[in-house]
Amino acid sequence: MTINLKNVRFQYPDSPDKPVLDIPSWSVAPQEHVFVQGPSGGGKSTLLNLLSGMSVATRGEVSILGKKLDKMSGRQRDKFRAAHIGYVFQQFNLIPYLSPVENIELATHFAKHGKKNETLNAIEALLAKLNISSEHWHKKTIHLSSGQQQRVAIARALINKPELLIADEPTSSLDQDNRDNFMSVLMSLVDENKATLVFVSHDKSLSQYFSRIDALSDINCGSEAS
Ligand SMILES: Nc1ncnc2c1ncn2[C@@H]1O[C@H](COP(=O)(O)OP(=O)(O)OP(=O)(O)O)[C@@H](O)[C@H]1O
Repeated sequence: MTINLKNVRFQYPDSPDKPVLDIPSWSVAPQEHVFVQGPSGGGKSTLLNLLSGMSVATRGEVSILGKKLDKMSGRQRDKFRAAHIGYVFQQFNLIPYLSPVENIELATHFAKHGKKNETLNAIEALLAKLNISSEHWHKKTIHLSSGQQQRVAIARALINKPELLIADEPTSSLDQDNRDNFMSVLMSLVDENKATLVFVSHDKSLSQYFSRIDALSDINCGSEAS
């Protein structure tokens, strides 16, 4: 299994009596594309933070690619994430005064692999595949449209060829056309990379792109969702 959760509970320190997540069991097989749908405030981002090791479960076991994140130190989780997990955030989280190429280079730097020239070639090939024309590659990212920035964010998430790609409401700031484009580019790159995809959104209409749809309320017995 790419993801295996067992008796996972998570609560924020300021509400110790109210778990945001209480998941008896949840797993995702290699190369599955899972859409996790749930209302705002239901705990979707909290779940993704556990899967990527940005947060640690209060209780229970979180295994990703056979490794128990709950047994790792913060530093080990950071290294594991850089090497194996790609993340596309709701608000892109690109550094606005760096260019697309520089933003993506940062991700390769943390994963520490490849020679600089090969890395640059791979970045440029990926940007071209994502239909970002070369005139934008070295401009400050802040000068790109939201659709272009979103595609740079996909490139950054995929440059290290992660086995697991996590996407948190990545289409929320896109119009219908850009949204459809984004979804088809994302799906074809995920397939090409043979990656497992966990995509969360409140927007049920996006479920058409997925073979597996899980309502967060079905997997989570936590107080906010039930
Ligand atoms: N850092 C935090 N400290 C305390 N409570 C938090 C924190 N982050 C989130 N919460 C609470 O945890 C619950 C779940 O939040 P989360 O962001 O995971 O939901 P979500 O489903 O991703 O929502 P949205 O779709 O609006 O992004 C909410 O009630 C929220 O107020």
